[in-house]
Amino acid sequence: MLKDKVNVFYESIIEDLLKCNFAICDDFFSNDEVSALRDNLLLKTEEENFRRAAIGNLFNEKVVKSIRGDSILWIDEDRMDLVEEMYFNKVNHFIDYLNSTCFLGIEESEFHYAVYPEGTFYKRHLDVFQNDDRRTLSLVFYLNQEDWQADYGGELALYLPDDDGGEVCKLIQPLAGRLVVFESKLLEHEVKQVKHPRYSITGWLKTR
Ligand SMILES: O=C(O)CCC(=O)C(=O)O
Ligand SMILES: [Fe+2]
Repeated sequence: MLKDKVNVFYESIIEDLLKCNFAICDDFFSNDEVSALRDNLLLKTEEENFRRAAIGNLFNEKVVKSIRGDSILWIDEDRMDLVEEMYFNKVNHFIDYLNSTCFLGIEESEFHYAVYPEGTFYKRHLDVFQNDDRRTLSLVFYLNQEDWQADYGGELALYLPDDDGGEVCKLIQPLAGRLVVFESKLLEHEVKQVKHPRYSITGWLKTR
């Protein structure tokens, strides 16, 4: 990618990240792309094996329902379908831009579909593991229906420092097509209890 070619769209995400450690972008994918991704997720919930999400990583994982209640399916970049290819084309383009403009040194990424059934949540946490701190940016793309209602709950709560050394909680609704990016090592966050099934693709950009 040419270094001098400024992408205004990406620049506004980067500017927010630098200023607030998080960014919200509502038009990373078109409506058609969002519904194709949602249909894909729904198909896979029937055909493939979503697993109860665990905490920790491969070496120390355990399923603890009182901490998180979502089910996930990792996306395998070597076995992608056409919709996932579209997804990765866009996301990898963004990663290349981040690397060439912000020198983040992102060398790996990992993404999974997530379904939060009614009544589930994910308690406050940080997206890094005790034995692995390579996760640099967390990305969440919401694949809910366009008529998602505020009383469905399921907000992403980001805990941010305020000017007086305290903290504020920013609640973000999981609206169809919304992308939230945040600093994995800095921002504690939680998923509030959902009152309606909640769909997303969550992923992490990692250094080596
Ligand atoms: O779905 C969300 O809004 C956030 C999910 C999350 O925090 C995680 O999977 O680590
Ligand atoms: Fe998280």
